[in-house]
Order: sequence, then structure tokens, then C-alpha cells
Amino acid sequence: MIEARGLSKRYGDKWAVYNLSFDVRPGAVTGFLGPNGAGKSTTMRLILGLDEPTAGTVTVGGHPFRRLPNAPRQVGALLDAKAVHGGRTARAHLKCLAQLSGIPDRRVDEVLDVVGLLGVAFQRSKGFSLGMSQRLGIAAALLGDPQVLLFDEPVNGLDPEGIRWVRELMKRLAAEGRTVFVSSHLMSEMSLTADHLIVIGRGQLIADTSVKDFIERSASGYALVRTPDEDQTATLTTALTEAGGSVEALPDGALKVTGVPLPGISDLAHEADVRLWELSPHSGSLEEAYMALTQPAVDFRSTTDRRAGLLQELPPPPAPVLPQSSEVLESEAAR
Ligand SMILES: Nc1ncnc2c1ncn2[C@@H]1O[C@H](COP(=O)(O)OP(=O)(O)OP(=O)(O)O)[C@@H](O)[C@H]1O
Repeated sequence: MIEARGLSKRYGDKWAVYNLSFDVRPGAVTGFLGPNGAGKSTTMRLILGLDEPTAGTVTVGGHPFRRLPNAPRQVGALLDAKAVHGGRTARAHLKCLAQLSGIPDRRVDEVLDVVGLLGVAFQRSKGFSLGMSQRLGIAAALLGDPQVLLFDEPVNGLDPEGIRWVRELMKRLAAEGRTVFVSSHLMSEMSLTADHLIVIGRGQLIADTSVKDFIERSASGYALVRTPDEDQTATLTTALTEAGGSVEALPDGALKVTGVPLPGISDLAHEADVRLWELSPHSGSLEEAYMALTQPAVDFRSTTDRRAGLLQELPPPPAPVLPQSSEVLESEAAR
């Protein structure tokens, strides 16, 4: 379990993360989403004790990371797949990490096997593709057989087979009761992998919810309706509009209908003597929900977006509550 409370980090005059409170629970894959620069990597670094919070706390298994007994066996992380000594072979790299953490050498071959790199174990990692480096980073995260795993963009650079492998690995790790916290920009992938989502924008919490609720709350579902000909489509459009529905004609002749439930559409068609060739429900996608919720918190926008200049800057966050003196003492003691 990871617990963040009022977690804040300021670099110069910029709050990279501000007043974040959330729990990442065991037994589930928790996706960590947010636009570029939202503060995901900063949050992960704070969890791993690689940076000190300006205010607030974050603990893993009840302890700040730096005071976690036997940390490498409790927490594994992939932050930057290319942050490897490229002159070493994959096996030597993992052996070195294992020795530093008191992990037996035999575990090195086990994790190389799990990530599919046994065949290149004696190759220097500087010749590795991004996908192979990702696999090596994942192997390093798994070395201590930890209960808590953090992955920052683990599918970056992987081919479709690799992406599917990471998805299944994450699900398996969570099914074993581990805490799995994973950031990604690939919404379609996250909708297949994650059970729960934590979404941030400009360093602040936007949503902490199940994937299902996130989509239901922010992406609207619709019905797709198709009739045999234009006349019947026009008749049905009138009937649906009179019943309070919204109807959009799609280029292929189908209708996208919101505001009338599926049985209601069927009844209206029957009453208007319209035959239906298609009546199908379509739920919103994670990408749609994500775009709707994070639009105001996007820092970097393409210049082809004509609305860009119209969007208001978010007001700067108010000054954070400073940590209690006991928290300051705790963080001093942890240094
Ligand atoms: N060491 C640092 N010094 C100064 N500013 C930093 C530092 N690390 C992060 N930042 C700033 O903090 C903000 C959050 O950055 P962070 O890398 O955590 O975002 P992110 O959500 O991981 O982004 P991305 O999706 O692009 O990787 C950014 O504005 C970034 O420029």
C-alpha cells in the first residue's frame, strides 16, 4: 500500500506536485495518468525517496521509503529504462544490483527468464533497443520479488507483443496481491490493464476512481442506429428529436443517438413503422473521458488547436500547508 497525504514538491517557483492525497492499494493495477508535465515522475520519485517533499508525506507499507526496512525487497521500480551502465552485460547489471541488495545470484537468471532476455544475457546493454531496455528495467524491478511495484511508462518503445506481455505481467503481479502503480500515456492500453485510476493535472489530483466509474462519469455513451433507407432515417430522426433525443447523422448514413434509451428507440421506430437494421449500444472510451477531464490542465498544446489562445491559465495554487514540526523532524531524520 502506498499512501500520499498532502504531498507537495516545489522546484524554484513552480509546484511540480501540489497537495496530492491518494492510496494505491494491493491486489489491483492502479494507472497513474496525466498530461505531459503533470507531475507523475515527480510523484514516483517522491514515493521512492529520490526527492524530498516540500510538504506532506508519502509512505510505502506505512514507512517513508528511506526508512523502509529492506527496501529493495519490498519495492521495485522502473523509472528510466535507459539509466543503465551500458558497458555491462544485462546479466552483470542485474548481478550488481542483486549484490547491492543482498539478493541471491540465482534470482538474476529467474528474472531474465521472466522478461525474455535470457538469450541476450551476455550482451552489453548499450546495444539494446528501447524495448529490450524496458524489459531489463522491468527485470531489475522484479529482482527483490517485491510487494510494491512502480512502473513509469513501462510500455514505451515496446512492440505489440511486448505491450501485451507487460499488460499480462502487471495483471499477474496484481492478482498475486501486489501493489502495482503504473503511469502511461496510452489510454487504450490503460483501459485494458488498470483496475483503478489516479489522474493528475498540473500537479493536482483530478480523479481517484475505478476505470469503469471514470468512463461512465466523463464519457457519454450513445446508440448507433441504422435503417434501410434515407426516408426511414428521416422519419426516425423526427420521432427521436420529438421525444427529446439528440441525433447526429454520420457520413455512412447511420445515426448517433443520445438521450433516448435503447428500448425507447426501438419502440419509437416500431410506432413510426421504421425498420431497424442496426441498434447497438456504444460506451464511451477511456481516452474520451480522459480528454474531457484533463483538457483544462494541459500545459502543452499543439499550435493547430485554434482554441489554445482562448483557454485561461489555471490560477496558481494557494500556498501549501507547511508540514507539522514533527513531520519536518521526521524528514530531517530520514536524510
Ligand atoms: N528536477 C527538476 N527541476 C525543476 N523542475 C522540475 C524537475 N523535475 C520536474 N520538474 C518540473 O515539474 C513538472 C512536473 O514534471 P514531471 O516530470 O513530474 O511530469 P510528468 O507528469 O512525469 O511528465 P511527462 O508525462 O512529460 O513525463 C514539470 O513542469 C517539470 O518541468
